[in-house]
Amino acid sequence: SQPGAPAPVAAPMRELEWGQINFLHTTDIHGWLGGHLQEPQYSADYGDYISFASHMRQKADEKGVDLLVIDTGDRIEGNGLYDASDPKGKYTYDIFREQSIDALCTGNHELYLEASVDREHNTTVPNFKKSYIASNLDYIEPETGNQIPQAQRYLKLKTKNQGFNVVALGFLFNFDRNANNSVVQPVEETMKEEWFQNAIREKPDLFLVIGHVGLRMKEYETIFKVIRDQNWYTPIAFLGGHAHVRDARKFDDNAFAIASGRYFETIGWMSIDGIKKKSQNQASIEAAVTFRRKYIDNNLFGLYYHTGLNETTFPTDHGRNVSNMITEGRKALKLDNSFGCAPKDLWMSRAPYPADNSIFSWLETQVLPDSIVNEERKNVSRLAIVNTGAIRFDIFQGAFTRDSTFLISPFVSKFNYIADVPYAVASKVLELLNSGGQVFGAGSLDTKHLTIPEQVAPSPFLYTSTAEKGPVSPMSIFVEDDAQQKPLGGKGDGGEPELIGGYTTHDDLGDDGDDAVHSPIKFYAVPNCIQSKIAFPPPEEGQDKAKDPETVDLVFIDYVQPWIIKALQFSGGDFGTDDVKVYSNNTLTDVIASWVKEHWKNDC
Ligand SMILES: Nc1ccn([C@@H]2O[C@H](COP(=O)(O)O)[C@@H](O)[C@H]2O)c(=O)n1
Repeated sequence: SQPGAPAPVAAPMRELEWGQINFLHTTDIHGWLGGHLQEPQYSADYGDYISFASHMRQKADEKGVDLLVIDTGDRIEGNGLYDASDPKGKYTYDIFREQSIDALCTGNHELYLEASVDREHNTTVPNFKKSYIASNLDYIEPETGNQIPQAQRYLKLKTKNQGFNVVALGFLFNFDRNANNSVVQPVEETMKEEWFQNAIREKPDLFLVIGHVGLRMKEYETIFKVIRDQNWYTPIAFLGGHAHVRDARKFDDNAFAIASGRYFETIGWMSIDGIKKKSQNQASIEAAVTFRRKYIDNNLFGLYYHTGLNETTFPTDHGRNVSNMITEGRKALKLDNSFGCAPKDLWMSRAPYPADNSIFSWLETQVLPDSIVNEERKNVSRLAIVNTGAIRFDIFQGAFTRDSTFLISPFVSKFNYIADVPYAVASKVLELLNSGGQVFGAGSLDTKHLTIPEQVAPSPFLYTSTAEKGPVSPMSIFVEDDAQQKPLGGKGDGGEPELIGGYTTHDDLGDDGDDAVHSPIKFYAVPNCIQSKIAFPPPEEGQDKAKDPETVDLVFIDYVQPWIIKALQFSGGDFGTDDVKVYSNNTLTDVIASWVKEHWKNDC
């Protein structure tokens, strides 16, 4: 782990159950290769993961079984180690390549900007030439304009110890906000391609579908059905991501999926037993396969536990070197430089909204009103709208560093505006964005793309309390376990160590998925967007209520522009993209950093 990272605290543990084929899975790492420096549960770094994978491979060899290491994309954006360098990722690509990965694919974050698409094509793809899979992603070569596959469409591999034949596919969900030098083919179209039709007729012992796809999204359902129609009994293992949650989904007795969280908090573990080896060209044979899963909290206590090693025996030279690369990168980027001191924790979804400890209330009532100003229009009343998905992480009480700014919001979106919008029209926009529905349709303008990833395609378990209260509206609490985060390492009344607050995952296999036994934390749903009213006229003398302005500037973070135009049109405003002008060239990251420097000046 990194210097200064808090030491993990002992927790009651559940064992990893090994099978014939076993997987270590990461997804949505978003640059957090240094681990979490303010959360002991997730404080192991990528060097530790390299040591861990090496020990687990050795264990697999000893047991005569196989271990495959998988990553399902969104490796970039969301941590200073990636975002603070120029060019972005100056350190992270070299660190990431140190892990030996058997199959990996692209996430949507690798595709938002042309520069990231180029870096992925010119760096990560060659770094993982044998294992990178791009079933539905093409790259446009800048020199020729030619559209070429980003990487091989699928992969055939034979496992080292058991000799199983595996056909592996690598998908991205039907993403359409990708930069122009990439082409994402909708999954449904890809499945009509000749190569895909050939791949699903290969008769392997196992299909492995890796993807930057939420387990509850329709894309995985579709892929499952097409493979299963052709192969009645062949086991299919899905490894997914994008939704930032721990989850497991059973498609049928022989097809199973896991998702392994976000931000390198989790190392996913899936094992499969009962796989039958096929003789050549043999069609599917009936199998009784057992899938098991665990969500490993990424900390040294757990990694020692699962390997049976300790502080002295666990780190490999390779792992140590990679930890040093991370330390050097963090130092060069001055990520620990303090901008101020956060007076309290501010939560994305661990607090209700609105609330004093909600990061969205803080933005709405303090940061945006103080910061969203254009000198030329400073006296014009304005509504400033930001989507909740633009905020990526919580703020912890204590030092607020250069790194924190990127953890909270890494995006390069700026602020645009439409001038002099009738208030009667502008005031309807927020509600439309938050209620969604038919105005926007179910395609790329679906308002779910405005909010935090956890809410985009939620598991049914997220909407049901442990008390079986049934589904609740998206604006209600979405996990209702009744316990607050406990102080770390305290003693309970019976002298037992108190459980640490953490994930208590419910999935299609039950509630024993987390490797460490936690006390549950409450999570609350958040709206799609928040809005600040800025420079509104005060009440006239003797009046309790102020009069609404006739017109306002409608200011918004540029990511939400397509939805804003649609909502204005629906509300009776005749506005289009030609009416949009730049309000401020500051990103939300800049806005938050400046506000913190000004208002949280104290040293911690
Ligand atoms: N410029 C951007 C890009 C994305 N978002 C938000 O992120 C969500 C996607 O995040 P994943 O980690 O799940 O890929 C997206 O739905 C937006 O809410 C943004 O705000 N600005």
